[in-house]
Amino acid sequence: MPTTPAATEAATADPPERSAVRSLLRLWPYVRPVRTRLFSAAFVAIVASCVGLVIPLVLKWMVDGPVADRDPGGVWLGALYLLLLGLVEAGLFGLRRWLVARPLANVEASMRADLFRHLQRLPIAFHDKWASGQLLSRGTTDLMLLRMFLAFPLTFLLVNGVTILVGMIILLAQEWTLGLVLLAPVVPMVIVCSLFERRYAAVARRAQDQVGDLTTVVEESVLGVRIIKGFGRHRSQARAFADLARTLRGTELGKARLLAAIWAVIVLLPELTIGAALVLGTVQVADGGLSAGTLVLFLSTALALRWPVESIGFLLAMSQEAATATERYFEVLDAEPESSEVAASTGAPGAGLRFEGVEFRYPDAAPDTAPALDGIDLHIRPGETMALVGATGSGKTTLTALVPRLHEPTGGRITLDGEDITAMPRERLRELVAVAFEEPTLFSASVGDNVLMGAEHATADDLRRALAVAQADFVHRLPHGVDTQVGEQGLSLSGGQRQRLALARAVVGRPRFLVLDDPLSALDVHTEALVEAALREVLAETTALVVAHRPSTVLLADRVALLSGGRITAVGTHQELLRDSAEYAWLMSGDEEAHDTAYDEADEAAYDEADEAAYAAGLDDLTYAKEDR
Ligand SMILES: Nc1ncnc2c1ncn2[C@@H]1O[C@H](COP(=O)(O)OP(=O)(O)OP(=O)(O)O)[C@@H](O)[C@H]1O
Repeated sequence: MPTTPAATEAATADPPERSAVRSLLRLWPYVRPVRTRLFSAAFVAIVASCVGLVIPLVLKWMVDGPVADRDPGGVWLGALYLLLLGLVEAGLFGLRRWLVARPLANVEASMRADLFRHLQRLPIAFHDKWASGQLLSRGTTDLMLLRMFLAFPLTFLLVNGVTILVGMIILLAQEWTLGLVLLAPVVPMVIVCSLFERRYAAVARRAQDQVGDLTTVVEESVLGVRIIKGFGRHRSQARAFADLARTLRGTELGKARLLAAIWAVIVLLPELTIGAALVLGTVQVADGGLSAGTLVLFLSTALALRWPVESIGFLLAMSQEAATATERYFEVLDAEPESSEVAASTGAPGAGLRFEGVEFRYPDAAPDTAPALDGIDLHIRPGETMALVGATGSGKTTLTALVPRLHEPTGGRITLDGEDITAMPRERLRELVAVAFEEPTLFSASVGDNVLMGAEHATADDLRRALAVAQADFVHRLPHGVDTQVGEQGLSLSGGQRQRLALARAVVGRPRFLVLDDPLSALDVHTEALVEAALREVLAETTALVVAHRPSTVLLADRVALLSGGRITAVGTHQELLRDSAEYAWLMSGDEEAHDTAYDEADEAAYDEADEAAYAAGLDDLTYAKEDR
């Protein structure tokens, strides 16, 4: 069982060098609607912070004034000023928080909605390449980091910058020599911060990608719990999880080490300069060159600036994480969605479903490999049912996926009633064509909603009819009938039950074209016979392409196309192909010996004889007929 999501590499390989600011500026369209509140909040925070800087000035006034004059009334008045300033500062910070809380929740919600909408519009080729955990972590952890960045570091980098600037101006204005001492560590700190930023950006990216990998493993372990238990793989799965968790822990510790290093520098340098300023200031006070009040102002301002300076480290760290989250978010949003452009219709003769010189190569296939589909020419006449038969890996699923444009052909074209499918709006195409895949996916919704997903305007009668066609009568025995909720992926239903619901979903809208990818594979023979009988009625009204592995499914079709190595090698009735195509006979018999015999030209006559006998015997088992030979 794959434990490391293959897509991670594709999704995260070597993120390009970038500037954190440029990445974060991409958030502007989302921030724009709430800019007034955000700027007001920043302004309020700046005022609150500057109010804090007035406190040392009041202290200076108190020390040089009422304290020096031994005036208790003045001291009480000073204390009252300090209390008021403290209350105003606290009130303003509270107001800031109130101002940003709601708008930022809206920013997060609208970014998440855009991500979800975009994911729905991205082509299948994108989803084939990306691990689901990587997408999930972008929609959860990364968006949470962005909300936190907008709420805190964005404002406080600005607020702290202004506070430090105002504080330094006050200090220089009071006593410029001591002010210069406190300014001394600025240059080394700027150098350290820029080094830190670069290294932290790399490690933050690694950590966030690893969270995505871990999410994928958790998701796979939950969805694949039956396989894991069935094969007793919980130990290896737990090991895979533990390995990834250990790697993530290592990366997080790396982040912590970097943070600790910058924290040490950012705390140590200002402390040293405050100590030096204290010694110098005390000497100056002793010499009578400086008043005691000015020294108190100096020290209390320097202490008030400690937090704005010290917080720079983690504010930068949070900003880097937010820049990484922004990058990861836009990696998905920048992916090209399915084109909604409609090509000019060239019109084509002939109704029904037609493949003309269709070629398809998977985007991630190696360039030296043959295309998955090559030169497909196939015409399914109106009202006709064509079975598509081929060995495993011959391209059947790929071919069926081209009709609803889950993939775009890399060559040739497909027409529905003469109209090029690329010339149709997707909504119309999906109205015309309904699909049911081999792996029936049900959503966490009621049975009825799952089926009605197949057609926008279907009624309760359509639902009843579709359930009857798909022989899904078991629905009426569920606790709440069609209103019964089915779990994620319909896990509470059996494989056959899920397949029948997927079939009902395909037929509920009475589509003009029906594409079924082996939709009966999980049914027992009795149910299969019942579904086939009902399907026959549906197929009579539509033009259908049905992938079939079993003779009983093939018999639903008017004609059969044989797909071999990505090419159509034979088209005809079941009987014709049994007679003319050795590969087809082998596929229908499922017998190795028949295969060898089929390719043995010397035995061709006997083989034909066996075919006919098998067909006459109801195609149940060609081998028996051959043994009787
Ligand atoms: N997403 C993909 N990227 C690259 N190659 C792919 C992808 N999906 C399928 N293929 C390749 O394309 C070829 C055709 O695959 P496809 O699933 O269409 O076969 P199939 O005939 O439906 O097989 P089966 O009967 O087993 O379902 C195979 O060689 C397969 O490995």
